[in-house]
Amino acid sequence: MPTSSKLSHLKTQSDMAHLAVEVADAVDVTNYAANIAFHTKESRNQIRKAIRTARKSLSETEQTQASLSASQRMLHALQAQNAQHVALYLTHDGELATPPLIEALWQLGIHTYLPRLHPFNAGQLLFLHYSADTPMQANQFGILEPKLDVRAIIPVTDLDVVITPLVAFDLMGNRMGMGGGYYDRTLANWQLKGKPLPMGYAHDCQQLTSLPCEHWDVPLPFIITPSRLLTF
Ligand SMILES: Nc1nc2c(c(=O)[nH]1)N(C=O)[C@@H](CNc1ccc(C(=O)N[C@@H](CCC(=O)O)C(=O)O)cc1)CN2
Ligand SMILES: Nc1ncnc2c1ncn2[C@@H]1O[C@H](COP(=O)(O)OP(=O)(O)OP(=O)(O)O)[C@@H](O)[C@H]1O
Repeated sequence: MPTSSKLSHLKTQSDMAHLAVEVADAVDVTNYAANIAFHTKESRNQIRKAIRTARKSLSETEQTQASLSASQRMLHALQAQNAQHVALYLTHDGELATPPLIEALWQLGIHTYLPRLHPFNAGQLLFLHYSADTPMQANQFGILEPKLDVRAIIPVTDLDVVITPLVAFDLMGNRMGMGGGYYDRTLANWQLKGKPLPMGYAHDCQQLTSLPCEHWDVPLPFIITPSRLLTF
């Protein structure tokens, strides 16, 4: 074999060796990333389970007291924002109860809206006006939501505030929900317009020092609990 061809053969072998190392590294990195993703998902699910149990174990008296205290604090915060169109949620699975807040908002003439699962776009929410006589139905999770009525739909960017349910939050304003990504999708672009302002609403026992986060998680600028207003 002529020298040049030998060299080119050697060069190819060396390239192959480098390529092999690179491929192995890439596979390792992929496995490593997959492992981290798996462990993050597992630890997020464990946190969800523990906190859902903790909030469900509050007594009825504690739940009532908590919802009254939190609603006062939330009302002040909403009035400070001059919020006129406010989305909130109907209590599910031990979440901080919203009835006292809803009643107070109705008394003040502030428009209230509830989420409903989008009929066609999986993972998306629609927000519909909510009053005492809104026809309601249970969704696939057993949560009451307004029946679909196109006249009652409000575009998300017309809402002033979205009071978000959550499972856990941390001391940096990170939020973890039920795991559907509904609020993350709804709020993904809120900072572009500055609207709607997301405000977390939760029991004090839902607070952790630090949560494992994902890039799609939308941090909350405000979180209100029965004992505190946290701003970030
Ligand atoms: N009150 C309230 N309304 C809300 C929400 C919420 O967190 N709270 N959502 C916030 O996104 C949306 C609904 N998302 C939800 C996602 C999962 C489950 C849930 O219970 N999952 C069960 C599994 C049920 C199943 O797979 O069929 C579970 O995790 O045990 C509930 C609501 C819209 N409405
Ligand atoms: N902006 C987004 N666009 C597309 N997919 C998203 C977005 N945000 C979240 N998801 C997807 O939703 C799934 C659930 O996300 P995650 O576990 O963070 O939900 P969650 O915050 O607990 O739920 P929720 O927001 O409904 O309360 C993830 O698989 C994620 O990829």
